[in-house]
Amino acid sequence: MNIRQLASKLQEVRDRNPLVHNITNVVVTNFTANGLLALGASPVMAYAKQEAADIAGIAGALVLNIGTLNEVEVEAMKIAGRAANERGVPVVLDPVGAGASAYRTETARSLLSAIRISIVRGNAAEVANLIGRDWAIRGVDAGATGGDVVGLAKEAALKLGTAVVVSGATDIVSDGTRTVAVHGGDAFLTRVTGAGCLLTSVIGAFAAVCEDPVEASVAALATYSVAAELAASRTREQGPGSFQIAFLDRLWSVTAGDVERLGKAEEIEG
Ligand SMILES: Nc1ncnc2c1ncn2[C@@H]1O[C@H](COP(=O)(O)OP(=O)(O)OP(=O)(O)O)[C@@H](O)[C@H]1O
Ligand SMILES: Cc1ncsc1CCO
Ligand SMILES: [Mg+2]
Repeated sequence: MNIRQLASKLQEVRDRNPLVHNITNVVVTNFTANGLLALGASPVMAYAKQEAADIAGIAGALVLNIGTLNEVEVEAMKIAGRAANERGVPVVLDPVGAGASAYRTETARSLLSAIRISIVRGNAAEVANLIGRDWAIRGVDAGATGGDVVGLAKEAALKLGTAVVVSGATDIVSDGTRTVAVHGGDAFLTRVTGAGCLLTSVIGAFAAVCEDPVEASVAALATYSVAAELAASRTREQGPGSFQIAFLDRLWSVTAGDVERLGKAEEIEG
């Protein structure tokens, strides 16, 4: 994987300013919109079933996030997803809390069967539970880490027929054939709510400008990790509140050159 080439995708996001349609949760809505704007994409949140197809059909990417799901919203997700599929708009799924309740697990699975999804991004527990593997989860946060996340990402990609991003201290991307690890980032990301949700939407922004889901994911992850490292180095003494603001600032100012220089993508397979 040529990180040098992939870093240029960041500039493409900024040049093309893709519209990212998010049907996401109430906790992270504002942070997600601000993060996408800072990066150089154009967010829209649209939940009504009467407009879901229209908006998804003109978007560069559709991001579905079940963080605070309910029946009405899930129906809108399916309508948006089908419209996106018809128009060739990539769909990214964040199965927030899959495994924490049967409703979340079943909803994530039903979205995967109703819609052609390009990329699934979750923490290890969510991805494991989605494919029926037992993995500790508490609420929306991954439980104990240290399992075989590379094997998990690969198995999930093969089972789900999508690219899969398993986030954590090291992020893993796999489509079942190609597997890439992206190191770096900062643990401050786990102290800001919605860091995972915004990551999923950032992957959506890259998917809008990059057809290959593995490459789009690696470019997004490298950008995100480098921005987090730059933000953390300035706010270590303050804490998560200052980090959150600094992180938005770094999503704005991080350059393709920074990502090329500081990004740590490692091809494991393929
Ligand atoms: N220990 C860590 N060190 C560095 N970066 C981390 C660590 N844990 C997670 N991250 C980063 O935090 C971001 C969010 O990943 P995480 O796995 O925490 O998602 P999540 O559980 O879905 O988060 P949320 O539900 O709060 O949105 C990713 O960019 C990931 O690389
Ligand atoms: C805290 C929380 N609860 C449901 S969604 C969410 C945001 C992080 O996923
Ligand atoms: Mg999450």
